[in-house]
Amino acid sequence: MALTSLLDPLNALSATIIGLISLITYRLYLHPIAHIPGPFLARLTSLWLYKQSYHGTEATTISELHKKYGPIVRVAPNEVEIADGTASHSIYVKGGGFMKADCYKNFDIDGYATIFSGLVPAHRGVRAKAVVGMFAPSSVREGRDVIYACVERMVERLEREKEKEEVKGEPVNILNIFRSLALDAVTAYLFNKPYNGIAEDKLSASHFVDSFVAVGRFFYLPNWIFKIVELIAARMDEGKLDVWKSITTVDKFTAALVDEVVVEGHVIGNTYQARLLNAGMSREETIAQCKDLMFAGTDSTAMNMGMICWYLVQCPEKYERLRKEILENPDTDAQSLPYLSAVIKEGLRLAMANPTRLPRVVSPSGLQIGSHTTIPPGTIVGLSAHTLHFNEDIFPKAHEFIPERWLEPTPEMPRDSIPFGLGPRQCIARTLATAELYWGIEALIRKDVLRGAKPVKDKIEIMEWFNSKVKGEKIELVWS
Ligand code: HEM
Repeated sequence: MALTSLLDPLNALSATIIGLISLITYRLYLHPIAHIPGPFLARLTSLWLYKQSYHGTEATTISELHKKYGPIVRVAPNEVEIADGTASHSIYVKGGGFMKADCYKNFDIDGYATIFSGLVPAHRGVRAKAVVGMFAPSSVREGRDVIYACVERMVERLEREKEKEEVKGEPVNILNIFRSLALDAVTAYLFNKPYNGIAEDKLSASHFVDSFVAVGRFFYLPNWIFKIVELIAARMDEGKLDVWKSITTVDKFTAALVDEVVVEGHVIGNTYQARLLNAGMSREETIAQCKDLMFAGTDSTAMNMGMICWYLVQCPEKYERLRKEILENPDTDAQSLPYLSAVIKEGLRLAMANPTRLPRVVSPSGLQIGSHTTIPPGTIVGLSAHTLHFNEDIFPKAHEFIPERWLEPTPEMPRDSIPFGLGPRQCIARTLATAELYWGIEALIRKDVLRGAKPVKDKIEIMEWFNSKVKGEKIELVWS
């Protein structure tokens, strides 16, 4: 009898309406973060955030919302973005920082939680501990020759492309060249096996990298929905054959580099893959962890280098100042040159390789922001490079390329410049990536390859995903 009445369509409809009204009332007025301001739709449903993320407008839209609502904005029923650098220590650093939010699982590779995507500190700790020594400043310095050889090949390639452009008039896509450099440097230094992308006209791993970048458009989806959506998106992708070829090439490369370090059942050498195998990771997981680096180590570095060059060619005075510093100090390590450092810091601030929030889950002790706002445990919180790096109070004329600002920085500038994230889960390869940028830019300027170059576009547009996608996948220069 009771079942019959429940199945009655009218009763089912009434129950649904009552359920919906209760949910709406709860989210708008009774939820533990109902006191935090934000747009009506975002307070009501996560769909608002999913839409911003998918369209690649999340960072800009939320930066605008901060102007309206203040430094703490509710961007989903249970999520908050904070535009206040004083909160960064509590979220990312203190006591090891809050845990990464569940959505990082969407970046798992072949079913494995990677050093990047893993949420549980103990799980990540074993893997990170095995390899972290390779990212220490002293190790990267020791690997300078290996990395510098990649830089030299990149400079030669750019010189050739420049000559070709002067004859044929076809713009040079520096993003493609810098992606090749970044991939070669990571694979040569960490895996002892260069991918040799610089020899390829169009980097064969590019579609592999792009497919990971595109995961960012679905970043916030619950993992089970993400898996379905990704499957459908992959099936519908018109370029799926190219993506498949690229992924297969990378699969073969990573499988070989793992298999090659196992000789008669013994792991040889001290490479990244050997260290993971020695730490007890399976062959399949080690392959996945290597692929993770080939994605993480390619796109962000290349985008930063591309943007730095794009800015420099538009600022002849800054270019000359930088070149003078480099030529006058031939024996000084690039990382000790003050103006070059300023150029790189400013490039990292503006490039927006990772523009959106780095979401974390507030721990059981809660989060206190200033003296007024308490954010309860379980809330997803985060800061974004976009809001912090473009904050006019900390970086006046925030959208302009002004390396000089870093020659005498205020205490707030380094605090609020977070291109590599913060705390124990900040970029594990920060030192390596920074070295690539220093050595790459130094070599390009010393060789004067960029002299006379002009950008094809006066604005580089991006999709603001976790790793931003440059629209058209090109940063182009012309000389003729
Ligand atoms: C300029 C270049 C780079 C930038 C701007 C950059 C940016 C970042 C950011 C923002 C994070 C933190 C993400 C978070 O908190 O959610 C991160 C993490 C990470 N990055 Fe990078 N990255 C760069 C280069 C690299 C390179 C070259 C590699 C590898 C060779 C790499 C590997 C990783 C890994 C494995 C993590 C996860 C660390 C962890 O969670 O423990 N990155 N990166």
